Amino acid sequence: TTVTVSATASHAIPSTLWGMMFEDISHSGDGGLYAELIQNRAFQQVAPDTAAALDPWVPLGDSQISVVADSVPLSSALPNSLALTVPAASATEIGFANPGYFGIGLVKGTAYSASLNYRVAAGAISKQASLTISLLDQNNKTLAAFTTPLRASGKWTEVTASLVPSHTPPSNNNSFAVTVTNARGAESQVNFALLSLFPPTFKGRANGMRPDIAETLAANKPAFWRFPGGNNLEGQTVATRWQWNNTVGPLKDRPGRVGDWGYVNTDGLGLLEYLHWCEDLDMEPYMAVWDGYTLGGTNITGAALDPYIAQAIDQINFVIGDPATSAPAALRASLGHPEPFTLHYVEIGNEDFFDDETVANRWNTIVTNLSATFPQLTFMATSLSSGPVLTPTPKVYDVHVYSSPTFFATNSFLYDSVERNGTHYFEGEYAAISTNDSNLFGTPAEGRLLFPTVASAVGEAAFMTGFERNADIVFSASYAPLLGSVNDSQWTPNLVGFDASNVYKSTSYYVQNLFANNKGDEYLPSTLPSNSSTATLLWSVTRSTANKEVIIKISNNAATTEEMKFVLPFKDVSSTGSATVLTGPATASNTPDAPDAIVPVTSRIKTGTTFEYTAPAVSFSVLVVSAH
Ligand SMILES: O=S(=O)(O)O[C@H]1C[C@H](O)[C@@H](O)[C@@H]1CO
Repeated sequence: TTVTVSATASHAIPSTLWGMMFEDISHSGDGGLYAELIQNRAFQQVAPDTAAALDPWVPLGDSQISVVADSVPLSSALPNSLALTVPAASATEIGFANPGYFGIGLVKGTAYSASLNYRVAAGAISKQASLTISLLDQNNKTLAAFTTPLRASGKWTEVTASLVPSHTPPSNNNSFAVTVTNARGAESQVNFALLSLFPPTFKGRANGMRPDIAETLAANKPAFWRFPGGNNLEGQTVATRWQWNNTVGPLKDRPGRVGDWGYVNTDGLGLLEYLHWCEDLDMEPYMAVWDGYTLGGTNITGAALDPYIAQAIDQINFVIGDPATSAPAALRASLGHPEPFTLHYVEIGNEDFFDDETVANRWNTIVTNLSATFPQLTFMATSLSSGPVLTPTPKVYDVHVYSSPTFFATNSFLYDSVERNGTHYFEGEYAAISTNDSNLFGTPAEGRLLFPTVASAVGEAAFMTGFERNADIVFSASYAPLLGSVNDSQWTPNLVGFDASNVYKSTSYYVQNLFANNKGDEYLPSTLPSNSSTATLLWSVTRSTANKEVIIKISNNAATTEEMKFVLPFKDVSSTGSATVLTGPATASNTPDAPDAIVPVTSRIKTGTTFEYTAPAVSFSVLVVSAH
């Protein structure tokens, strides 16, 4: 195959092209990127006096613990506490422990910030009572501990401690323990609320992100961050939708919510944390507002939407409003960020293509109001661009596609035939998730991928060359889902996996990394690949005008090598260039047992105004050659 490259760029590669879609799914937030190490730290959204309410807290020995609706709760947002019974007999040591989110990763010498709140009825226990917070390894050996008197003052008392493990434990099976000693007295109890353990966070942000996951994501230079969902925006009911105002301010004022992926969201990772995260990674937020439709099928239309539109206006004003004229903006200022954050795009709902009867009304009601209030913002539709017709006409549609590696390899020309009518497209969710085109969302036994494979990543790379070729109308694209716990997921495959102390970069992660780190800033047309339903060889050519480099991306989905010849239209072309290649057996993945099975390999290749390159079977190659 001979590829002749044009010297004249057809369009810019937008700086926003590659970014990340995030929602709390498969513990991507609570138990993942959000650095809190204690699972069920505040007994949010649980039924008191049930075993489930305690999960995963366990009593030490024969201690008695239960979750109670506290008669004097720590706050109205956190009505439940953990009650530790203090037996009348002089029990030596009583207490309870938390195993974290499928383990707690601990490292010798690292300072973990522990905190808890307790309350004991005045005078109810002896003055010799003391409280110990400790980190225990899998054999209940103490790695770090902090002891302080336990005061029966009748008032909520906060205890904070910096716990530094004396050595690194042999596994993640560690726990956070709270023990009470010498609490002799009549039968009584100690109530506990909001118990927390944080490692040092990314950039040292309070209430921040887990550094290893954060750095893994930062390495892909994401230009945007779509949040809070995805399904997790919507709620199964109107009452359980994501609400910005429940996710800001002191943690004790955040009630949490029943998330849409089968677990309670603490909402400790809330709107301000997302915005700080966007600033830390130099990303712009693609923020969604709820649009009157729930996963349970409820919809709200017309004037009944007014309170939800008001809430959306407040949400947006929290991000960009003027503290002098907007209470949510003044709240932002009081939380330390008087200046507005960057915001250009607001998404209206998520996948709003399940309720064609009311989507037009809801879009019109909401967007007419929001665009009048915020004329500087662009609103993204999440219904299908093929209909129903929406007014005002959407400037942007968020398009989602989950399919097979073969689909992605043979459909990279999807946008070539889209009418250039001023509409722009955000490919907000895409991934090859199964090898079974007739049952994509099935089980692994039916073809679903547990982890991305070489074939799925190379197929996605083919599809992504189409985004570069059509970047005049595709301004952003993001793989989904971004993050998933390897111990507890509701969706596979995920771009990045993790457990309590490891991060797992998938083959698809490396493809995203290679595209984002070799973007170029303009697209150079070249001989077009075959656009057939059996296409296997796809490529795109961009140029970095600053670096005076030509960047050639090649996705070879065939089981055989492809001999290619490139003809460059530049008079001064380096005689050598770099080739970074991701390849391996088509069904191979990076897994917790083989985390680096498939990694990109960079080598030097011979280049020139014309040069030949052999694309390995099932491979994604990025060739970079100096040329001008
Ligand atoms: O069950 S699905 O609708 O396919 O869920 C998908 C689409 C939705 O936007 C996102 O939350 C999820 C996986 O990323």
